[in-house]
Amino acid sequence: MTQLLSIENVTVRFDGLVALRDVGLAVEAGTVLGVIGPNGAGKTTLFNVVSGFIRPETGVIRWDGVELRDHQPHSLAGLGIARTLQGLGLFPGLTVLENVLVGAGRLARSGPLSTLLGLRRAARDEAALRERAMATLTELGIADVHAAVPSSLPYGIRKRVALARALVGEPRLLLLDEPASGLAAEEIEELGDRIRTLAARAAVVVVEHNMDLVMRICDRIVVLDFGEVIATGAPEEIRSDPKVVEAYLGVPA
Ligand SMILES: Nc1ncnc2c1ncn2[C@@H]1O[C@H](COP(=O)(O)OP(=O)(O)OP(=O)(O)O)[C@@H](O)[C@H]1O
Repeated sequence: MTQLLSIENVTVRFDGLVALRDVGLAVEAGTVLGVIGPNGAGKTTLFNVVSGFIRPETGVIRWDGVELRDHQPHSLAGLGIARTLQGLGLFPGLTVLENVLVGAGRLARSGPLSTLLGLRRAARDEAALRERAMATLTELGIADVHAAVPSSLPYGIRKRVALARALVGEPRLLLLDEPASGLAAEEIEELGDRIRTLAARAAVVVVEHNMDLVMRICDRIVVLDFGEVIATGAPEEIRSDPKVVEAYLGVPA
């Protein structure tokens, strides 16, 4: 198995508070890794480290075997990493299709840049991108709403738009921050199937509070508590780990 992303000894401190202490994990191609833990355990901070929003005080992040030193959020797509946010982060003034095109990072070409690049080439690029964006929307079953603005759509559909935006760049690693939050039971069921399907072409790291979903879709799970990894393993190992039970219930198992 190829280790696509690995993190070793990552420590992040906010003033006095240690948000991550000596954290390590690895994600292999073709797999789904779950990151769970009580509120404030450091899950979002971990995503922010991988995304280049936060520089850790210590530690190494390796992408495809190469150490990432000064990566920035805007260089993620180029690396082949995409992320969905806890909030949806959709642009309210853009249509669904335009929001997805922003994910492809090339919408600017239809602006003044197209004049510089040569109108014909830009038009060709634009057409190809639109086709890719529409194909992604079709895959997620929401092509029919491509011309709508997000605010006119139910929350579950908007979440799919956010996922389409992350997928359109054909990432090799997908970071999903609470993908099930706000969804109805049958939507969560469908989401689980979709994530499993996606894992065939992109490794997935998912931060999620819905334990049923996590247990169902993850190959491995990392449990954080107060910024430390207290357990790593397959779902059945995690489920019966006394340290994990204690972290969640607050009493020794
Ligand atoms: N920018 C920041 N400045 C100061 N403290 C922060 C900052 N970001 C996070 N923290 C703190 O770091 C700790 C870890 O937060 P983080 O958001 O990563 O946890 P989490 O596991 O994602 O929580 P949740 O499940 O509630 O989203 C918390 O104590 C939080 O208050």
